[in-house]
Amino acid sequence: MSMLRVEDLRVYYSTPVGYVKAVDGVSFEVKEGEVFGVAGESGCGKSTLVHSLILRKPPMKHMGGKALFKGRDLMQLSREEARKIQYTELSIIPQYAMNALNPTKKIKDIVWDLAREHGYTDREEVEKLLRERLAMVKLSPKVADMYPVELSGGMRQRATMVVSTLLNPDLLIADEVTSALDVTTQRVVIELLHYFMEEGIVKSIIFVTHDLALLKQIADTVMVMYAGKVVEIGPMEEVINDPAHPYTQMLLNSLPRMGVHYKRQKLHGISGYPISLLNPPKGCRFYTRCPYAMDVCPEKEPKFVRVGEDHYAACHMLGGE
Ligand SMILES: Nc1ncnc2c1ncn2[C@@H]1O[C@H](COP(=O)(O)OP(=O)(O)OP(=O)(O)O)[C@@H](O)[C@H]1O
Repeated sequence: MSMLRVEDLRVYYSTPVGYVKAVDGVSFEVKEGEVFGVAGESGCGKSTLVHSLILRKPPMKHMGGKALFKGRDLMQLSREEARKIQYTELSIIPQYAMNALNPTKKIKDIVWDLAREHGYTDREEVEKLLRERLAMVKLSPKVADMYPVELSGGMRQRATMVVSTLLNPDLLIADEVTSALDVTTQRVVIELLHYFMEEGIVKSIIFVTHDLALLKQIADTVMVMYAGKVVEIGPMEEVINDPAHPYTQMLLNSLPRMGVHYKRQKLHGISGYPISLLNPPKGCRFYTRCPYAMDVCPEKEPKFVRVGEDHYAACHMLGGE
């Protein structure tokens, strides 16, 4: 069953020198029960994509396309409607989760404000739920009476995850939630997300990261973005084991592997820089860095080609019309 279907979504930033085309014709579907990974280098539009689903503020502008969430187009919701479904149906754990909580309020007051805004009237009941959830993420119930600044970074991260999921959102969006964390804390966060799914607290997760190795541990499906476009999408295992797009191949080759001596063997980064999203080329956006670029690449945008079951990539090398 479909949880979210995004169709040809375009989200730009309006700047004095023109539009930054951060999300430019993106389509995908997140199914109920899956962890959907969004990967790509910094600046490719991952955050813009997920934030545009709920928190559009100028200079971010919806320029076209739909985002059908449980049948409703998120792009057409009023501020009021969007606020209503946030936390109860769709929730975002922000990129800087450790600092996302209001520092002037106790955790239990943050949670009560949020619950009240969504129609809850019994404070006792909400605080009981908070204590249960704190226990789930291995935090003491005393945390409810503490201010965010009294918590360590890892604890604050977990508290933010509790707050974001307290009202059982169907779709949870985790935007680079692990990037500022050490490996051990990263594992805790991944385990917690799995746990939220298993317990039925959330039904689907969109997990955004630049770290493909980490994504492998959690995602069922992966969508790889480059310069505002999707270049490849498919089952996680298959994309990792048999990447079809040169960009995905290079991203994977740039990951350090266990047991390889990098003093002797060079780690292959991706040379060059992403193109400007103010004036992207009309053809493939990766052609300036692609080792296989052909004459057609700067001229014509590649279409998606099916390379496996539910696995698609957009590259002229793969044929297509
Ligand atoms: N407020 C803004 N005004 C203009 N351009 C912006 C704004 N915010 C982001 N951008 C641009 O939009 C593009 C996409 O940025 P976005 O943050 O979505 O990428 P990202 O893949 O999430 O990267 P990161 O992980 O570093 O946040 C980038 O070129 C960025 O410079």
